[in-house]
Amino acid sequence: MSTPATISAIEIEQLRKSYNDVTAGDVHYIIKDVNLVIRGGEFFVLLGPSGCGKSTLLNMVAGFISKSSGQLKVNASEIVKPGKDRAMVFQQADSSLFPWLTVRQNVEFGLRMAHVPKADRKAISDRFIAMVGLNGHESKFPKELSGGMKQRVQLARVLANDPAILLMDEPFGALDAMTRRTMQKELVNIWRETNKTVIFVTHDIQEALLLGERIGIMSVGPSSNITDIYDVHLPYPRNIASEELGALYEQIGSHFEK
Ligand SMILES: Nc1ncnc2c1ncn2[C@@H]1O[C@H](COP(=O)(O)OP(=O)(O)OP(=O)(O)O)[C@@H](O)[C@H]1O
Repeated sequence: MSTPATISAIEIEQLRKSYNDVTAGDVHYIIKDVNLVIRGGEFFVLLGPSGCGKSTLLNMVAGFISKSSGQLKVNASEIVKPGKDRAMVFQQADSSLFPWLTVRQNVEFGLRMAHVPKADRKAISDRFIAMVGLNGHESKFPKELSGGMKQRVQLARVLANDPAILLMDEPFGALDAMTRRTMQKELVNIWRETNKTVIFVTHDIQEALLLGERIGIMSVGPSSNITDIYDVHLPYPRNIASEELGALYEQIGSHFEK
């Protein structure tokens, strides 16, 4: 069973963000004049050095913070606040899971809030708990889970709410290398099965190459923007040791050499 594809494109035009008063004289922009169009169903990776403004951009798309100027649209509507069409997966699952709820209750939380009937909730949580490989752990509490398992619960919970757009802010950054690799593979499978639009933030070039259909390079801040976009026309699952990815790794890496 696959979720019907929801075509949801994101359009960003001349987007700027400053945390100081833009009407004052000496404005310090975190990001400046970002232009980007993301197609519905696309897996887009935002790659850039620490502090360049990746999370700031993602948080604006989520509707968590406001822009200073420019255009920011989802499905042709200006983004002014968070919406059910967009959901964020954070780096630290701990801060997003409810410790007093079991895995299943955490996954079903949004569905309960939306008054989805119990039998439907169960069917949906069964599907996504299985999808993220947590069968048999439904009754456990977050404190009984490893970091990777908690991150899976967070992902299952977001997927259960069926947003068209997944916003992922270094979701695997805190995981060990092996768990991270598994999660990357599973995310690609889930994305292909559910047809979600994904914006995935990372500062890891390898991760970007394993995941992205396109990779947007953000420049060092302040006044950061997307300076280059790479199309990665390679099938999944990708082999990081392949010649093509090796060449792209070198090319992309050269953007960050001082
Ligand atoms: N609320 C805020 N007020 C003022 N400055 C902020 C605020 N939030 C972020 N910044 C600044 O904006 C810049 C970009 O931060 P952001 O978290 O978006 O970067 P990032 O690329 O996601 O970094 P990292 O990869 O380290 O998470 C940084 O210089 C940060 O200090």
